[in-house]
Amino acid sequence: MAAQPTETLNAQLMDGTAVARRIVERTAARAAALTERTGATPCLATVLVGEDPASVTYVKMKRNRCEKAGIRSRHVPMPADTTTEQLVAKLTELSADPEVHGILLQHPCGEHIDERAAFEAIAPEKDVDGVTMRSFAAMGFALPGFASCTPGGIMRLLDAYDVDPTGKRAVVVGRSAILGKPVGMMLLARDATVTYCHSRTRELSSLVREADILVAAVGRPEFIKGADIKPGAVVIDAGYNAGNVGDVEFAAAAERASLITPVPGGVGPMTIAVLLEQTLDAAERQLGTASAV
Ligand SMILES: Nc1nc2c(c(=O)[nH]1)N[C@@H](CN(C=O)c1ccc(C(=O)N[C@@H](CCC(=O)O)C(=O)O)cc1)CN2
Repeated sequence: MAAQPTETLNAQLMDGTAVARRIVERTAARAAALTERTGATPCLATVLVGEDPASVTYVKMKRNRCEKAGIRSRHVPMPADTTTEQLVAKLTELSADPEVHGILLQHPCGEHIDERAAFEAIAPEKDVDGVTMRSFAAMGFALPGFASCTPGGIMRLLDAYDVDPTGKRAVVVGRSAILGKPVGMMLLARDATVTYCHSRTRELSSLVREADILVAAVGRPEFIKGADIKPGAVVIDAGYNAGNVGDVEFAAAAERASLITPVPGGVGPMTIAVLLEQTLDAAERQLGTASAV
C-alpha cells in the first residue's frame, strides 16, 4: 500500500480511515444491542460473479469488516458465465430470505450481464449498497433511503470536515451509476451547483479549475492534473486504480487544495463503513426495532 508523503502538503488530509473507524465502532455497538434484543444476527449477503482479483479483494475486505462489527456475511460466489437470468433468480431468492437483511452485488459483474436488471432484483429494503432505482430516487430527492456507499461515504466525509456544499461549485468527473451520478445528485440535494464531466466533455481543465468541491471518479490514474485545482478547493479522490493510485495528481493537488482525500485511506474505508451502517439500518427495520424506510 503506497502511502503519500504528508510533510510538504498545504492541504489538510481528510482521514477516511479515522472517520470510518468511528462509524464502524458505532455500528458494532448497535449490532451487539440488536442481537441481544432479538437473538438474531444482522446478515449481509455478498454476491460475486466471477473471480476478478480486485473484486475478490473488495468483497473479502467487506466480509472481514462485517465480522469485526458483529455482522454475519453470507458469501454467494457465482461462476463467470452466470447469465443475467440466473443472477436475477439468485438475488430474488436472497431478497425473500428472512435471514438476509442486506444484499451486496459486487460491481462489475461482467460485460454479458445486464447489471441494471440484476440490481433491480434486489428488494429495496435490502438494498444496503444503494444501487436500485428506488434508492437513486431517494438520494435525488434527499428522502430517507439507502445511499450508494461511496457517494454516501463522500458526503459523510465532507460533513466530518465541516464542508457545507451549499452554494458551492461542485464538479464531478465521471458519471458511473454507483459513483459519479449519485454523488452529483447528493451534492445537488445539499444545494451545491453541480457540473458533471465525462468522456465527451470539452475543456475539462477549465471546468475543473472552477471547482470549489472536486470529485474525481474516473478510474484513470492521476487523470486530474494538480495545476487545474482551484486554490483552496476541497478535493475528493474517489479513484480505485491498480497500485492504490488515485485519479488526482496527489502531491501537486495538495499544494493548492485546502482539504484532500488520500488514496489509500480516504474514500475507500468510508465506502465499507457506510455499507456496514446501512446493513444495520436494514436489519433493525426488518427485525422491527426501527422505523421503516
Ligand atoms: N456493488 C459495489 N461495487 C463496487 C463498489 C461499491 O460501492 N459497490 N465500489 C468499488 C470498489 N470498492 C467496493 O466495492 C472498494 C474499493 C476500495 C476500497 C478501499 O477501502 N480501499 C482502500 C485500499 C485497499 C487496499 O489497500 O487494497 C483505501 O482506499 O484505503 C473499498 C471499497 C467498485 N465496486
